[in-house]
Amino acid sequence: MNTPLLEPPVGAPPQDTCAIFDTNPSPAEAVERLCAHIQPTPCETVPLRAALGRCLAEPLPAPMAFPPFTRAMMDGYALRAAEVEPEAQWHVLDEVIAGQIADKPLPTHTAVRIATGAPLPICADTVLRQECAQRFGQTLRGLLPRIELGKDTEAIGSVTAVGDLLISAHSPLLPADLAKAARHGISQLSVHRPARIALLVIGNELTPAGSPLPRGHLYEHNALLIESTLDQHRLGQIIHTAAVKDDLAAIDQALSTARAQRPDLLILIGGTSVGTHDFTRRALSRHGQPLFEGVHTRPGRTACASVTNNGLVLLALPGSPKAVHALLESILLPTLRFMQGHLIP
Ligand SMILES: Nc1nc2c(c(=O)[nH]1)N[C@H]1C(S)=C(S)[C@@H](COP(=O)(O)OP(=O)(O)OC[C@H]3O[C@@H](n4cnc5c(N)ncnc54)[C@H](O)[C@@H]3O)O[C@H]1N2
Ligand code: MOO
Repeated sequence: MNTPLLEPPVGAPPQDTCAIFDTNPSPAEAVERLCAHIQPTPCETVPLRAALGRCLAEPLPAPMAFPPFTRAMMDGYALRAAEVEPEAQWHVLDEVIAGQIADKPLPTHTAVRIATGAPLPICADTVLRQECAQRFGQTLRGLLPRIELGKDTEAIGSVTAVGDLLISAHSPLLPADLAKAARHGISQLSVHRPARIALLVIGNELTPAGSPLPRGHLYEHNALLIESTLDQHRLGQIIHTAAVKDDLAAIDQALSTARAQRPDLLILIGGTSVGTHDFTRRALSRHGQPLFEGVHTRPGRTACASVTNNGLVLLALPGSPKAVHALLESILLPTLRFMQGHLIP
């Protein structure tokens, strides 16, 4: 016998409805909403190597000229270009190697043996490469009919003048930027500090890799994906992680504990859907005002976010590892880049 269908009670909402996720913001709009509630992290002064991948908040001007003296760029003889002509000869006075100074002015028709990188003596303006000359004792005979003024030298300040822009703000520092800072005598930089992230991983079925796998369980791997992506891009550090059961009170409590660590951003993974044991949305609404209730994207459409009354953004990603992977690229990395002072296009 068929069970008669029950009439729904008047005024009661239907059960098992779900949010219309597709009316939600695009990933780019979601990033804008998140960033409207997030400040870039404060700056800290760190040694050059620790600044790799981080951003300056202010453009860096050159504190000194480079090169700091006019120098030879080839091994040969420092002399006056105007004296170079067919059959020209010079008396070789001295030798100057890198790190030494030839501070006596050079008399006419004299030359100084000079090493690549050594400072040019006063009154010398050019280097005649050794392969373009013949040396007999202290006498030097040139093999060129003429030479360009300044040939094979680099003038003081010709690469960088004092005050020139050395490194721009708001883009991640590359090894070449750090080397440029060191070349100008800078040993530390003021850069945005890494974002401090708290991570809650939600799900009854999750077991850490390395433990026996109970029936019906999966090995947890979203946290590692997020943590190692942050490491790879030097975009932040996880300051707090917790594994939380599918239980509203447990998630609520875990959110309070994580908030007490004062993170710059709190990320939750899992439980974002509309099933009877998905509590992430309800927990978020207890802790803040919604920024978005879903994102117009697949995979990842059940992502949602809130902001607490003291301005902490709570970002919940779907548990599906495919969705986490996609949202890392489209939402999380752009948001973290903004937090660490990158210029957002
Ligand atoms: N009735 C509807 N159901 C669902 C909808 C919908 O619109 N209506 N959307 C689906 C979509 S799309 C997604 S995505 C999921 C998101 O759900 P949750 O955020 O609640 O994800 P979970 O149920 O927690 O997990 C999904 C899947 O991924 C596994 N998982 C979870 N966390 C981890 C982890 N840390 N490491 C490895 N694997 C993890 C979990 O075991 C599940 O298999 O909702 C759909 N449902
Ligand atoms: O939003 Mo889901 O599978 O599309 O991640």
